[in-house]
Amino acid sequence: MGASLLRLHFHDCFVQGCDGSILLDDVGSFVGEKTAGPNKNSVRGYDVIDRIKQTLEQMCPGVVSCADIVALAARDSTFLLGGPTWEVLLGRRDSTTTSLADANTDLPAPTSNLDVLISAFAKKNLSPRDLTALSGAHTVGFSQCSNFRDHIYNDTNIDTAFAALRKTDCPAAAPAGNTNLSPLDVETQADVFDNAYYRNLVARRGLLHSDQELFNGASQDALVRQYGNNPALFASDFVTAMIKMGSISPLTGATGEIRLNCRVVNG
Ligand code: HEM
Ligand SMILES: [Ca+2]
Ligand SMILES: [Ca+2]
Repeated sequence: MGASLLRLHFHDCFVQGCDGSILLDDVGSFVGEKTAGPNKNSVRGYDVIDRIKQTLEQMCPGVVSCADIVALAARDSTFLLGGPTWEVLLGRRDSTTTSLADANTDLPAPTSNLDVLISAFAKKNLSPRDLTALSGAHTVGFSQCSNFRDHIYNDTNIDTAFAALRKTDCPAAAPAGNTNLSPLDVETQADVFDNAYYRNLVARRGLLHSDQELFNGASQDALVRQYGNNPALFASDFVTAMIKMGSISPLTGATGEIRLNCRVVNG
């Protein structure tokens, strides 16, 4: 669940900023972001956020936004999985709107090439270095076969033994095995937050096409090697980038609201 909560913060911040927009349910004519391609049948953890919110509303009603809860849960998840910690800037307020269209355009696809990834992050004022550091989040969690099938069957920039291993859980012909899960980090599995992700990339054992794009004979290769060799450098750049990502377009002052229920705007 820690991995899922970390991802939830990313998918919130890249759509309208870190404003809890991803948490809003589709109700009547209200359309949320949960059915967007990158979110549907993939993002989870909404129930965990609900439970944190319920406890907070009992202890301190109307004060802590859903967007801040997601930011704190991402930080605490990273730490509990063995990663670094940091001080989370607080005071984000919650949106009263969502954008399904932005969720479909602004969240990068696993089929993206490096130039597409760099521009998707640049659109959020995040640098190529931030992209490479934040992608280290793929040291934890899983991916469904449908998101990496093309990479293991059709790409050439992949270790053949690794491709063969992943093919055992991800049959060539869709839709067979589409929802089968494999760990994003083959070296240290799914529940240890470390820098093994980058050594995997150097060994051409990135699970997603987009992962391997960071080590593909281009601009990020040297940084990937450095992060793989220097866990302290990765930890410090990851923290810097998470704070930057967590600061995308916050609603402050009189904008937005403090939602009472993270799934619906206040009545
Ligand atoms: C660089 C562009 C990125 C792409 C293309 C991408 C794509 C993906 C995909 C396709 C999955 C698997 C989803 C599934 O199969 O259901 C995934 C999982 C994950 N992503 Fe990313 N991601 C990116 C960046 C990030 C960033 C910046 C973070 C956080 C800082 C992040 C955190 C995670 C985590 C933790 C998981 C595992 C989730 C779980 O096990 O529930 N990703 N990502
Ligand atoms: Ca958002
Ligand atoms: Ca790991």
